[in-house]
Amino acid sequence: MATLGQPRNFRSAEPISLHNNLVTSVDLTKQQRFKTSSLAGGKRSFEAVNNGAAHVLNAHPQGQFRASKIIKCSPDDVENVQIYRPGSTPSVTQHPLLSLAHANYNLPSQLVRNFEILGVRAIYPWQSSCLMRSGVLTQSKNLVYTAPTGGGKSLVADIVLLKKVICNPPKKGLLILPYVALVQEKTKWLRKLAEGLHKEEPDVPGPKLRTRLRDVVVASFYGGSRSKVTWSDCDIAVCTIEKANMLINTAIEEGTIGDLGIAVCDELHMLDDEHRGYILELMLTKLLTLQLGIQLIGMSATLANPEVLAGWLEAKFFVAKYRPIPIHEHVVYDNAIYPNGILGEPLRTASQLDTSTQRLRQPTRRIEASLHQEMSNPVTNAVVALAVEIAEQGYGALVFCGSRSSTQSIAVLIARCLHHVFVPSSISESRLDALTSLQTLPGGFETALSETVPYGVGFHHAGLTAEERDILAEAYDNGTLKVIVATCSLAAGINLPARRVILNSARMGRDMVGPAMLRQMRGRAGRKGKDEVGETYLCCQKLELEPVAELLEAELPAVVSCLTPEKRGVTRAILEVLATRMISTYEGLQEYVRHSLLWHTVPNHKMVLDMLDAAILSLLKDKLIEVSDLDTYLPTPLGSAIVASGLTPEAGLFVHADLRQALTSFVMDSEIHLFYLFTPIPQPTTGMAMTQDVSWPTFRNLLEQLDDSSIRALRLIGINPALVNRLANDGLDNLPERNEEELRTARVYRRVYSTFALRDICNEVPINTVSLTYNLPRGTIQTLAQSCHGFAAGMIKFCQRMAQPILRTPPQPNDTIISPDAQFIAQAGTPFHGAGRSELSTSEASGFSMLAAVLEHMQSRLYAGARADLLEMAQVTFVKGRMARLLYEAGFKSVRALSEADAKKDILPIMMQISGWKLRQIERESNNMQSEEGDPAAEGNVNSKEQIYEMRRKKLEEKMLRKAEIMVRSAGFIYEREVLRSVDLEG
Ligand SMILES: Nc1ncnc2c1ncn2[C@@H]1O[C@H](COP(=O)(O)OP(=O)(O)OP(=O)(O)O)[C@@H](O)[C@H]1O
Repeated sequence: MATLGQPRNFRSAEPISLHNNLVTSVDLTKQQRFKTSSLAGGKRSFEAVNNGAAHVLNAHPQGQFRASKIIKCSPDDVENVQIYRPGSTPSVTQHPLLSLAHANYNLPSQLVRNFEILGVRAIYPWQSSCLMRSGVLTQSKNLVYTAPTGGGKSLVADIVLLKKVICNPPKKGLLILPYVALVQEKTKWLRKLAEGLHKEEPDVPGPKLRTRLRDVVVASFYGGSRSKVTWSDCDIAVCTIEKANMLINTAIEEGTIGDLGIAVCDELHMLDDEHRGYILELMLTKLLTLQLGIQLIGMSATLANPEVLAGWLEAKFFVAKYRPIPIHEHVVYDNAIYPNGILGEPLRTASQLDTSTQRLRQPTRRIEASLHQEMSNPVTNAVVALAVEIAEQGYGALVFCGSRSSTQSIAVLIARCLHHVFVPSSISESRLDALTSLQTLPGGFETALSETVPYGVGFHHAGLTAEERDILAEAYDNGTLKVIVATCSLAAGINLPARRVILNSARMGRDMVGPAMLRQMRGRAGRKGKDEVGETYLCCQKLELEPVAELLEAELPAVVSCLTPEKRGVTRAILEVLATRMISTYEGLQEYVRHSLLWHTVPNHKMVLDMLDAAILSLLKDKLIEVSDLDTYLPTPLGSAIVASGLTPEAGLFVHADLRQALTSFVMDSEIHLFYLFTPIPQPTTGMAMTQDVSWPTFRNLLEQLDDSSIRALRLIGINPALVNRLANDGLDNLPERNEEELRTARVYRRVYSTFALRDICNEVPINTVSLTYNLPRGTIQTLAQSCHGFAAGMIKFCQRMAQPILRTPPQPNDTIISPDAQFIAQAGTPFHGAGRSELSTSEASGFSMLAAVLEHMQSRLYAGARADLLEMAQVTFVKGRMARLLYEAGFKSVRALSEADAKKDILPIMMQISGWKLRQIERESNNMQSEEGDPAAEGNVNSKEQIYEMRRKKLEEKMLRKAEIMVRSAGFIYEREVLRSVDLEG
C-alpha cells in the first residue's frame, strides 16, 4: 500500500491510499471530495455526471462532450503517476558541502538566504562537484557542462555569475539566452536572487579610499525592449544572442570591455543553429581572442560533444546525468499506450512493437475510441484523453502541437471535455480574472480563449501578442490553468509546472522534430520546485512509427561551427573585429580565426585561412574596409555603420543603397518613405513578419488608396504598381527569386508590404484591424512593430556613423602586415587603398546627419504607436495609440492635465468606452454560460445570467480603475521629472 503526498488545489485534504499501486487516475478523481460553488453551474457529483454522460453522449453535444476513458490493460500497469518515487537526494547533514553556506563556496550570506527563500536549501551532489572540482568558483576557470533538462544547470551558473559580480565590484556579468521569453524569466529570477545584495565601490576619488554600498542591478536587453538601462548602468546584463553581441561590440569599441568579468551562455547547443548560431560563435571567439581573463561558462542539456566545445573555450568540462525527478516516457498510437524504456528495453524500432516480446507488444493502457466526430482521429483522441485525465486530477499538462491552428483546435476540444469538472470557486474566479485581463488588453485578444480559459485551458503560440502569452503562462504557472497547448515556442528552458507533457505528433510543421528539440520538449515535465512527478506521451499515427522509433533512439548530433563557407562564412566576423578596432592587422585576424570553433572542428586549417583571405577581399571590394597608408586594415564609415547597427554585411549593403537613394530623392511630403526606411529588411533572422507571403490583391488595394506623393515615393523605392496589379489579377503567390536581382526585387516588395502595416500601427489603427487587413496574426504584427523599434534605432545609428569621420588611431609597431591578396590589391593601386579615400563628402555626411534627425523624430512615433500630436501623452503607462487619442479628445492634452485628473471620475469612463466591445463579449459569454448549464432554478443556487454579467462587469470596472490610477500616477511622475529637468536647465 502506498500513500500520496499532500495533493494540490483540487484534491482532498486526506492522503488517498492506493491498492497494490494500481489505482488509476480516474479512480483518484472519483475520490475527490470538495465543495464548490462554481460560477458556471450546479453541484452534481462526479458519479452523476459520469454516469449521465454514458446515456446522453450525443443528446447534448455541448454539455456532454467527453474525453475518452483510459483503461488499464496490463498487470504491470504503473501508469498511475502517483506511485513513481522521485529519486532521493542526500541531505546537508550527510554531506555538508551540499549547503551553500559551506565555507568552501565563500558566498555572501544574503545570497545563501535568497536561495533558501526561493526553495534551494541544499544543492545536488553534482552541482557541488561541478562548482568545486572544476575550480570554476575558486579559480575563475572556464567551464562547459551538460546535465539533463531540469537537472539544475542554471543554478550552477547563477551561483558563479552572482559571486563573480558581487565579489569583484568593478566587474560586470553577461548572461546570454536564445529567446526573449527566457531573458524575461531569467531577469526576474536573478533580481530575486540579487535582492538585498550590495557591491562595494569607490565613493569619491581621492587620496582617502572611501567606499559605498550599491545595489546589484540586473537588466535585460533584447530587440524591442523599452528599457532605458544601459550597459554602463548595470551589473548583470541578461541578453539575447544578438543584443549580447552588440553590447560586446560597443564595449570593445569604447574600450570598456575590461569591465566584463564573466559571460555565461545558456543553451550552448544553439551554436549550430542555422540562423543565429554563428553570432554566438563569432562573439565568443572575440572574447577568447581578447585574452582579458573573462570567465566563460557554457551549458546545455543537449550537447553531444562537450569535450570539443570545452577544448575550444579553453574550459574544464563536466557531464552530469542526474535529474532530480525522473521522466517516465510513453509512446501512444492506435489508441494504445506503450511505455518507452520504463519496462526494461527501450523501443528500438517500429517492427519491435509488432514482433518482439509479448511484454512490449502489450500496451499498458488503452484509450477507448471516441464517439465524437471531432476525436475520430486516434492521435487527437489520445491527446485529449491524456490531457483531460491529468487536469481532472488537478495537475498540469503541457501539450505540444505542430502548428498554431492545431494548438487552438486541440485546446478547444480539451476545454469542452472539462466543462463538467467542478472546481473550487476560488479557481473559477481566478480563471475569470485571467479572462478579464485578456479581454482588457489594448491590442485585443484571441476570442477562442474565452471558450477555453474558463475551463482551465489555454493555448500559446507566436501569433498571440506578448501580453496574451504572458497572462496565459502566468495563469498556468500559478495553477489557474491546468492545460496549455503550445507550439515549440514554450519548449526551451522554460520552467512550468507540467506533470505531463504530451506531444501531438513528432512533427513541428512539416518536419520531424530533431532529437535535441524532442529532449527540450520532454524536459518540461516534472521540474523541481514545480512538480514532483514527470511523464511524457508521444502520440503518433501508426504510419509514423518507424521514424518516431528512430527519433527516440537517435543520438544527439555533434555541435558544429556555422562559420563554414557553405553556411555563414567568416565575413561578418572579420568585419566586426575590424570595425570595432579590436584588430587591425592580418596577423591579428589570423589569431582571431585560430580562436574560432571552426578552427577547432575543421581539420583543414588552410581552408580556414583561405576563407579569411576571401572574406578580406570581399570586404575590400564592397568598400566596408580599406588598407591604410600604414598597411593596416581600417573600417570605412560604411563598414563601421553596418556593425554599429547590428546588420550583416549583406543586409547593410542593401540598407545603404536604400538610404543613399533617400538622400538623393527623399519624398518629404509623404510618410511612406520614412516608414519604409524603418521596416526591417526581410531575412530569416528578423522574425516571422519578414517571411510572410504578400497578399497581392491587398497590396493592390493599398496602392489604390495612396496619394500621388506616396506613389512617387514607392516608385523611387522600386515598386511598379502595374506589376502588383498583374500579380493580383493572375492570382500569383510570390515573385521569382532565382538570382540576385530577383531576390532584391522580391525583398523590396515584401518590405513595402510590411511598411504599410507599420504605417497603420503608427496611425493608431487597432492591432486587430491591421491583423485582418494584412491577414497576419496579431502577434506577428506586434513582432513587426517591436522589431521595427530595434531596427529604427539601428538605422539612426547607421546614419549617425555615416555622418561621422572615422577616427584613425596610430598603428602599433607590429601592425604592418596585411594579407598577400590585399597587398596585391594595394600595389595594383586599386581605389580602396589609402587613408581618407572612403570618407564621405561633406554634403553626403551632412545628408546622413539630417536623415538621422528625421528618423529620430519618427522613432518616437513608432514607440508610441500614435500620431505626432499625441507623442507627449504616449509616454504615460497604458497610454498608447487609441487611448492617447480618446484622452486627448476628452481634453487631457498634456501630461500635466492627465496628472491632475480624477482616476475614477475622469478616466474610468473613457476606459470603459474603449472596453465597449469587451462588455458586449462578456454579455454574450454570460448568456452562453447560463444556457449551457441548464435551468438555473432547478439547480438551486446557480447565478442568473444577469448576476454573472454584473459580476464580470464589476470585475472589469475594478481592473480598469486600477489601470486608470496607475495612469494618473505615471503622468504625475513624468510631469515631475519634466519640471525638475527644466529647473536644472534654468539653473
Ligand atoms: N539544488 C536544488 N534544489 C532545489 N531546487 C533546485 C535545485 N537546483 C535546481 N532546482 C530547481 O529545479 C528547476 C530546474 O532547474 P534549472 O532550470 O536550473 O534546470 P536546467 O538544467 O537549467 O533545465 P533546462 O535544461 O531545462 O533549462 C528550477 O525550478 C530550479 O529552481
